[in-house]
Amino acid sequence: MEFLDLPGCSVARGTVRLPGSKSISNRVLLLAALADGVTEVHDLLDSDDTRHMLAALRALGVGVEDCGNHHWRISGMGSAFPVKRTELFLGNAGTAFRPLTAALAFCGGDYVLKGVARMHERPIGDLIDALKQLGAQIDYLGKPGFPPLHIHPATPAGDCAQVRGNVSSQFLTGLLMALPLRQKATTVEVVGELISKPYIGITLAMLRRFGVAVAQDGWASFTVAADARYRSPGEIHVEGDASSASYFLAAGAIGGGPVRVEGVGQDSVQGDVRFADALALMGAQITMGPNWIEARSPKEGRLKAIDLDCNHIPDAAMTLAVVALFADGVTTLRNIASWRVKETDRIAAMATELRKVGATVEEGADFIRITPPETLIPNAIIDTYDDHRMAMCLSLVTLGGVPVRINDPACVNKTFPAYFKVLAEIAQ
Ligand SMILES: O=C(O)C1=C[C@@H](OP(=O)(O)O)[C@@H](O)[C@H](O)C1
Ligand SMILES: C=C(OP(=O)(O)O)C(=O)O
Repeated sequence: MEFLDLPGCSVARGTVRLPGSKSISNRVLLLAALADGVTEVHDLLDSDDTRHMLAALRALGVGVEDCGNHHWRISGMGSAFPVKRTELFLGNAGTAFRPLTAALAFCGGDYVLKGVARMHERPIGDLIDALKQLGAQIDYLGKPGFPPLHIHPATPAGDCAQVRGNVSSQFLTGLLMALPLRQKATTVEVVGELISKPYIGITLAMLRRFGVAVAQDGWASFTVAADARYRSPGEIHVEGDASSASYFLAAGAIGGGPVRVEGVGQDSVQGDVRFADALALMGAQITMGPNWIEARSPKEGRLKAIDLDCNHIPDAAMTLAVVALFADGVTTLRNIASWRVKETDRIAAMATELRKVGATVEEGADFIRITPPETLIPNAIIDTYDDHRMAMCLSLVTLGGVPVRINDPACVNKTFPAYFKVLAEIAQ
C-alpha cells in the first residue's frame, strides 16, 4: 500500500494489549542462542526487526522453532555458532546489527554483515574500535566507520577496552553481550558521556536472567568474569513494548481516555515507561499498576507544554513532539542528538512533517522546539522516511479532528505490524 488515509477523530478510549518489546526480544533471542540449554521464549515480538534476528540465528545454525502464538523455542549453542562462514542481512535493525557484530567477533568464524542502505549510513565505528582493542579482526566493506562489515576470527589480546557512549548505547550493549564469549576477565570503560542509559539497564537485566553478573562502577566501567557463561533460564516472558505504548498513552492524554496499555507498567525494565511521567508533567492523568498504564486527558483544561531533557527516552520522546501540537505553550525536547543517526534524521524529519500540519518548529543539533498552530491544517500528506516511529507518531495528529494521509504506512512493520489496526480500535 502506497498510502493510508486516516479519518479525523476526537476521542480515544479502550484497552490495548501491547506487542512484545523489540529491545527485549532481540536481546533474549541472541542470549538464548549463546546459552547452554533450551529456552522457551514467550510473547516474542513478531516484526521485521525480530525476523532479521531469527533469520540470522538460523543461518548461523541455531535451532529456532516457532511453537505458535508468539512462543519460540531456541536451542542454545553454548558460546559459539556451528556455522563458521556466512553472510547475514539485518535490514535496519540496530538491536540485531550491533550485538551480532560484537558476538560474532569472538565466535571464531568469517562473517559478512549487511543491512539496508540506511543501515550503511548508521555509525558503528565506536563499537568496532572497542572490539579491535579486544583482538577482533573486522574490515569495513564500504565507508570506514559504517556497515557492511567483514568479521574474521579474533586474535588473542588484552583484557580492557574503551568505548565511546555518546553516539549509541547499542555499542556498549553489544560489548556487554559479547564479553562472556571471550572466557577471560574483561573490562569495558565508557569514555565521555553515555547516552540512552536505560537501555544498558535492559541489557544488564537480560544478562542476569541468563546467568551472567556484571560488576559495575556506575556507568563508567563494566567487568565480566572469566568464568561467566550464559545459561538458559528455561522459560522467559517478553514484556510489552514500552515505546509502542507511548502512542496509545498519548492518544489517551489527547483524546479524553481512558486508554489503558497492558504488558508494561511500574515493574518494567524498559526506560520508555518513563514517557508516562512526561505526559503527567504535561498535565495528563496517569495511573500505573505492575504491568499496565492508563492515560486520560487533564482533569481541567488542556495539556501544557514542557521543556524536557529526553536523553533517557530517545524513542518515546518522538511521541512528545506530536503531543506538543495539543499543548498550550512552546515545547522543547532537549539532548536528542541521537535522533539524527537512527532510521532517518528524526529531528529534521519531525520538523518537516510537523510544519505540514501548521506547527512552527525550530531545530538545533540536539533539540527540537514546537509551537502548536491555532488550528491544525487538515489533509496533510505525511512522509514517513522509512521510519516506523514517524508513521506512528504522526498518525496521532488525527486526534485533532483532521484527516491525514500517511505515506508508506508499511514502515511500521519494523516494530509494530498491527499498529494502524490497533489504533482504529481505540480512536473514534
Ligand atoms: O538498545 C536498544 O534496544 C535500543 C537503544 C536505543 O538506541 P541508542 O542507544 O542508539 O539511542 C533505542 O533508540 C533503540 O530503539 C533501541
Ligand atoms: C532507533 C530505533 O531502532 P534500532 O533498534 O534500529 O536502533 C527505534 O526503534 O526507534
